[in-house]
Amino acid sequence: MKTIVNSAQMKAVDDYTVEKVGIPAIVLMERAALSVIDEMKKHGVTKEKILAVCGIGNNGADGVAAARILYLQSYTVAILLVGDEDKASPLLKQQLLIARNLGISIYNNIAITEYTIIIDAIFGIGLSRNISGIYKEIIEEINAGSHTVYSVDIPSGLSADTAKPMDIAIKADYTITFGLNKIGLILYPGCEYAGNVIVEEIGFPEIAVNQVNSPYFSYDTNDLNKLPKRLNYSNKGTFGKVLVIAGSVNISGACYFSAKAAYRAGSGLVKVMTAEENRIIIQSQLPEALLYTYKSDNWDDCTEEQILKEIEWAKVIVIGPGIGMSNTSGRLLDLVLEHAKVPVILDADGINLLSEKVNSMHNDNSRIENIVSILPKQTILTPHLKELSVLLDMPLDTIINNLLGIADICTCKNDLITVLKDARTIVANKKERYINISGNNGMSTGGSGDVLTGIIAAFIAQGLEAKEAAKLGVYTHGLAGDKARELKGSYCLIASDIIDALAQVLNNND
Ligand SMILES: NC(=O)C1=CN([C@@H]2O[C@H](COP(=O)(O)OP(=O)(O)OC[C@H]3O[C@@H](n4cnc5c(N)ncnc54)[C@H](OP(=O)(O)O)[C@@H]3O)[C@@H](O)[C@H]2O)[C@@H](O)CC1
Ligand SMILES: [K+]
Repeated sequence: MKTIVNSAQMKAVDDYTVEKVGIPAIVLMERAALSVIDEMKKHGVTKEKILAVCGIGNNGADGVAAARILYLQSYTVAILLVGDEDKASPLLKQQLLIARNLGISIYNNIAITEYTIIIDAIFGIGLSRNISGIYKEIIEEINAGSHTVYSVDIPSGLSADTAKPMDIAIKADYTITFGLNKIGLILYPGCEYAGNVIVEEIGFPEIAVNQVNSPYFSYDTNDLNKLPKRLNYSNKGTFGKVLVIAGSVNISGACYFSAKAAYRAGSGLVKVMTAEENRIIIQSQLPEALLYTYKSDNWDDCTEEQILKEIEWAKVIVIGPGIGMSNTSGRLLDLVLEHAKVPVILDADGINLLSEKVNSMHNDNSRIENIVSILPKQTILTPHLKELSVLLDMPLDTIINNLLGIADICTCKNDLITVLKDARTIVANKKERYINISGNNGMSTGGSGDVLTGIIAAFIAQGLEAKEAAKLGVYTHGLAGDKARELKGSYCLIASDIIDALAQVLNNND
């Protein structure tokens, strides 16, 4: 698990380290500068002309320190200082003094095009307003050139909090960020400005990181250890029963993908509940699945009784993929919402049907309170942003522009587990904000979301808590997508490839 921070949290880590722990800021700065240089050397920087473009805060001071170390190692390096030196931070003044004592060239104006490598140290996490004037001109000039750009801590101009440029931002090839990853380097569009992000440990102690208690984090492959171990003494019941209520007339793929992914991710038994018309398809494509089919046009008390039995049978229920918006689907959803006592993963048309139900509610509660009031405990909602916009009755743009704020609205005051599906999916539950960094654009393909529901369900069936299954499911789904892309490429990748690649991700856990 990797903690992620915004600028205020990073500043709090900085302050605690310097003021409470007593590590001098200039020591951290020296390590920061050395880590930038290490990274440059890894990428073969040798005889090129290097320009450190430095602002007047401590980010600029990092840049001056890096230039000085390079100079002492006989690199050809100069410093371009942008901004009013009289207003320089104390650490920058100190770094400039050292650089001047050594005879390093410090300019206020220079032809940037003469340099092939740029160290971007104009602004770091202290950026506080939109960029304009000389700063804007220089960023434009750097972006228009063909230099290799190493950004110090964060590309100058990018907000560490929102991942948006504050009018303009440097487009870096590499960003060397210190101590902890920043929200601005992970979410879009920030991650596209940052290029390759390298998180460098420069000596912030754990106690300083822990005291900020950031809700943001991501997973790496070590977190796959959280998956329940497979018991040797077991039978198919040991690994849980997944009920997939999905598909409708002419839509069979959704239940197939969800159910197959649930099996491949380790469930003991998977039952598909779908329209009678899908019987033969499921029986022939996925003979491992148990099957209950209903006749959409002949729904009677017996049907309802049987459906209640199936709901009772399940340890976890997926409902929604491909069920359509018919009355039958609405009745299925009602039965699940009223009777399920196990975690429910509500996806796709299940969410659209929920939106309709909420639209018809008339009371003084807030919309999110109305939504939560009709969901069983431990519901996992897995909307993509358009579905979320309908569910919350909020413009899509508002959601796209403030994903973390929307996550707060969905979950701060309730138990809901919301999986906000996007290029960087966020799993929100109470104050936890898991930001997923696995996956790729090849996964934007039909059936991919159905596969996700199956994986999450399988993890719950095997004993994971719903909120853990949601995070680990999203991460695993992305990892499988990444493996699938290695084989098929992002153009050719289809949902079945993600299911097939699960073996490569999960078998390391055996
Ligand atoms: N402390 C530590 O222990 C360590 C810190 N480290 C490094 O310090 C960096 C943070 O340094 P920082 O806090 O000095 O902020 P920084 O990003 O340099 O910018 C502040 C300056 O920019 C100015 N300014 C802001 N916005 C502006 C705008 N739009 N247009 C124009 N000006 C604008 C602002 O002016 P003001 O708002 O005060 O008028 C101020 O002068 C961090 O990212 C890391 O690189 C590392 O060495 C590790 C140890
Ligand atoms: K920077």
